[in-house]
Amino acid sequence: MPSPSFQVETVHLSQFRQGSPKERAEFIRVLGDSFRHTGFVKVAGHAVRQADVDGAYASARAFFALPEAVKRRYLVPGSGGARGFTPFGSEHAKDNPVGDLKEFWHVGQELPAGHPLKPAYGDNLWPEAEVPDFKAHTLALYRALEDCAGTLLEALALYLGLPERSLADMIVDGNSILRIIHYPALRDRYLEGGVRSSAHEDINLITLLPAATDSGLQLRDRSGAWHAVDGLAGEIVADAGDMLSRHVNLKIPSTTHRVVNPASPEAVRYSMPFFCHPRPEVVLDCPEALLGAGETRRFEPITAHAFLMQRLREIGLI
Ligand SMILES: O=C(O)CCC(=O)C(=O)O
Ligand SMILES: [Fe+2]
Repeated sequence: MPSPSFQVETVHLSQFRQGSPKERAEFIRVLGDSFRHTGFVKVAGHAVRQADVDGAYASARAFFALPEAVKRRYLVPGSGGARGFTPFGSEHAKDNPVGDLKEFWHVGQELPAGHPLKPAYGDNLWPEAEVPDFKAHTLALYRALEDCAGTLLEALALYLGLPERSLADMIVDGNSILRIIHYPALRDRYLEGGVRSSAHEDINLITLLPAATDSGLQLRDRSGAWHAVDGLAGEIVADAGDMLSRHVNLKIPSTTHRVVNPASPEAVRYSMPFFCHPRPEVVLDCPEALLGAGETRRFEPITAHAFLMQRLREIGLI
């Protein structure tokens, strides 16, 4: 039975940015409680422009419609798919040997020449010849989602009683990834036993999902029941990942979620999760101020980079 209190709340980000002190406090409370109880929250009233979301979806449609051989020109073997194209069926969840029924493209942090982290991140790839506006559209969305994530992390830090910028500062110039996913029609491409996105937890701090082009996203509550979580058009669904959960000593869960296969073999789906990562050297270690009386840390400190490598091996990307 689903637990009756299991409710992914919707918050209006403008209340945090421009609201009265009372509205701001209410925003922080509703956002924090929703994250704490469900690992998810829905965000309306944000500054991510629909034109940027639509532009990125248009570029995604154009790119994934290209012949497989052309798409594979943007595959970087041995790179863990950190940039560019990852073919259908490559990624699998930790506990599922069958690849997910999806192909995707990763846009990474785009830093100016000479930035000390540029060599570590490597360069983005762009399908300039085939989809000329792919770069402009996806980078605009990347920046807007990164900004939104910073604000959500400010509110979350305040909810937890931490300094306002303590979580948001971790992601400045962070190793964040915009993943542009195409789930083809099952009629066209299918792997026996495969699902669009098998049950998993996200690795990163938080994930922001502009509304997908179709339903299918579900999250699992503590009793094991699955709930559909579809943001309305224009809303962003946000969820907490393992890095955040670990950093806050499990005070916020990294909730298991999946994307189920559609009833219709014709249905195509696109989605664009933004995986918000710290800079590689940032240490995930529960702040003293978060530990209650007698509470001990459940995890050893680990850098964001070491944690990411450990998890990428588990899901078959490196
Ligand atoms: O496609 C979606 O809606 C979610 C995908 C997802 O959970 C992921 O890529 O981590
Ligand atoms: Fe996910």
